[in-house]
Amino acid sequence: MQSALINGKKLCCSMLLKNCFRPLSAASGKLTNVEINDKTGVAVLTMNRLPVNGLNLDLLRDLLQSIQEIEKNKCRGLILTSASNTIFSAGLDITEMYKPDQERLKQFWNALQDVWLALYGSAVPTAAAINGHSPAGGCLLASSCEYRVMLPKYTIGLNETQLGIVAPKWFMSTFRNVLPRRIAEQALVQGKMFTSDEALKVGLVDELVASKEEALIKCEKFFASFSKTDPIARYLTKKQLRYNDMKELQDEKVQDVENFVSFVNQPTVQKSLGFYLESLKKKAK
Ligand SMILES: CCCCCCCC/C=C\CC(=O)SCCNC(=O)CCNC(=O)[C@H](O)C(C)(C)COP(=O)(O)OP(=O)(O)OC[C@H]1O[C@@H](n2cnc3c(N)ncnc32)[C@H](O)[C@@H]1OP(=O)(O)O
Repeated sequence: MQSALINGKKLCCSMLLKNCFRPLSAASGKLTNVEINDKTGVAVLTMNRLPVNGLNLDLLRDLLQSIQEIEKNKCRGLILTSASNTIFSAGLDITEMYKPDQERLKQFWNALQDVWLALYGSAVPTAAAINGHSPAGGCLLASSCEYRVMLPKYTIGLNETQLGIVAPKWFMSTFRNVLPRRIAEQALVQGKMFTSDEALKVGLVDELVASKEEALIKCEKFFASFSKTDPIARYLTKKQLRYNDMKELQDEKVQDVENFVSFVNQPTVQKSLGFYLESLKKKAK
């Protein structure tokens, strides 16, 4: 059984985590679930679109609603995690981009923009408990948080160039907010997927832990580190540091949707996406 040392006392993790959670019903959609720890005021936002938490329009809308509810409830922290035991999120659901309905494609990208703006700019402190693989859009969500804890033997990264697609500027800014510029540039052009150990070494994640329970406890401890910090001063500092990245997207939101739609509709991009989807399905057989 896992245990943790908190305030000098050795406590069983399940003791810490059980019996003190209540669901935030307004925020629990079909594809996400939000539970608030009554003792700490921390919200755990769990993505629950199994098997791989592919970010489709519905999951993105649920995520946005959950983030907004957590903000409204003035929670002390938001921990983003997954209901799967092996996948944090497989990133964008490629079926939303392959042979797409054009109106839905716009809504899809708009929803992703809104989730990113809400999570990256959240007034509530944010952390990701990365309990599985986290490619592309999954890595974007985790990197938008202020702190990351990962379980071993998984992979994380922005692998877009390997799929024949180009990550938008705001994906890159998010990565550069976490990684030294040279490492971010190399990883982005290679479409590198980091192992958990590599991610820790370069600073893409802050800590590795053996279990999801431990990850949640580490995230709670991260939030507890702000106990002597004024919450408004904390938020305004974060906001200023992230201001340019967010402003760039806010100013170009419509153009960014148009760029995305025109990029995705290119025959060569459709061909790459089709091959990639096929390779994923063959792998599953
Ligand atoms: C100018 C502006 C331009 C903007 C351009 C666009 C920028 C786009 C930005 C971001 C892109 C993305 O996020 S693209 C998504 C990238 N994701 C990946 O490459 C991950 C792919 N998946 C995997 O590597 C693996 O599935 C996994 C490691 C996540 C899980 O492996 P596992 O073995 O556990 O599971 P399976 O591979 O068998 O998958 C199960 C099931 O899920 C389907 N699947 C997996 N990932 C996706 C996905 N991303 N989208 C849709 N479907 C996915 C997989 O095909 C299996 O389906 P079936 O059961 O039906 O076979």
